[in-house]
Amino acid sequence: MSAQPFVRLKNVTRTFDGGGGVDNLSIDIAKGSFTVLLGPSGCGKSTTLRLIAGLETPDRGRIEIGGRDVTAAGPSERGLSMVFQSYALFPHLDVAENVVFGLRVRGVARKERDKRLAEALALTGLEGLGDRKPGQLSGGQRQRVALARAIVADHPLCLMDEPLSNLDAKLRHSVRQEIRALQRRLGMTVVYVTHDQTEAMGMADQIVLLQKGRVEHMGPPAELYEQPATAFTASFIGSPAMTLIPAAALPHQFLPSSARVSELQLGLRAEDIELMPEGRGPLAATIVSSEFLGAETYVYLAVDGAPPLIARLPGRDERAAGQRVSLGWSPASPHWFDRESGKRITLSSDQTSSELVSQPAAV
Ligand SMILES: Nc1ncnc2c1ncn2[C@@H]1O[C@H](COP(=O)(O)OP(=O)(O)OP(=O)(O)O)[C@@H](O)[C@H]1O
Repeated sequence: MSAQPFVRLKNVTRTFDGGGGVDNLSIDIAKGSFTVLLGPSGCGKSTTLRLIAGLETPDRGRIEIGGRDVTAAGPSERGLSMVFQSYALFPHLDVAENVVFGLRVRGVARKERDKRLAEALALTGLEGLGDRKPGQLSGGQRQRVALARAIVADHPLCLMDEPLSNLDAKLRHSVRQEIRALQRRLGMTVVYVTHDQTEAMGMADQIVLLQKGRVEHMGPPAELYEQPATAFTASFIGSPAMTLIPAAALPHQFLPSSARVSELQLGLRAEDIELMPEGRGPLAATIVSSEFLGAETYVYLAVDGAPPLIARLPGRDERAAGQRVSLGWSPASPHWFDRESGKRITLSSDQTSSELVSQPAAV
């Protein structure tokens, strides 16, 4: 990230009478980057976006855009465009009129309007549809009109609030790639809200994961996946979710040597789990069922004295339901968290038991 962020929230708090809102948020967003605000319903994503847009005013803190303090500035003074889940198109205006509506209001001359309209329609694949009404378009096309309207405004910052949630899964995937390609091509700074971690992982340069109005973890997608700062981050990012196992459920010899066992929990990703012959690894389990998905197999396991988990094995796995197995993992793969605070605990290599090394073997 460059020294001077393009958007900066500094200790921003906005609370509501009935509870909720955001609490002491500090977020830096680099120019030309794609930042995703991610988190479960009610965590404060839309409130954060609305604060950046100027549709909400902070109780405390400061918001800067392009190095300028905009904390008290109205939405139209901030130089940004917005794309909403609902598209927010005028039903009685055709596509072209919808796209250039804002330019008309701003008094941009007709020749310039027409030029930008043609460019925006071409960029969003809407050529030839300029005279259709929104009611004559598919959901994907309507969302492209909303995108074209944001592009035509030619603002350096674009805010998007769950723009794909009205589209079916297949269309969501292709429009998501279109949005990312457009953002790169135009060099726009985008702040994008979603509750879908796959969307966030696939699109973001930076993810801001929120929980209960606070930043849980902020960083590139790979960092959230590989080095989650908290147990919440670990279980929110990735599918299937990481399994968290109380350390007390593990045999003593498989625990870190420093262990204050009752205070630790172990996080295991499905792809880090290996199945071994019974009696060989730290955890005993029974295969409940398997799902063959082509490139991989999900094996559902009931674990003795610990929560159930899913192992994700490459290719096809022939083991049958009911079979007893041992579970192992490489010493590099487990994540340790403090049970109380949920914070990640980094153990030095001599604190991890060498016996955690799994012994490769077919069952
Ligand atoms: N104008 C408001 N008045 C009162 N409470 C509000 C208002 N706006 C948001 N809240 C509350 O603040 C919290 C965060 O809301 P917000 O809409 O930012 O969440 P979100 O993460 O975008 O959720 P979702 O994914 O469900 O849209 C919620 O508890 C919500 O009820």
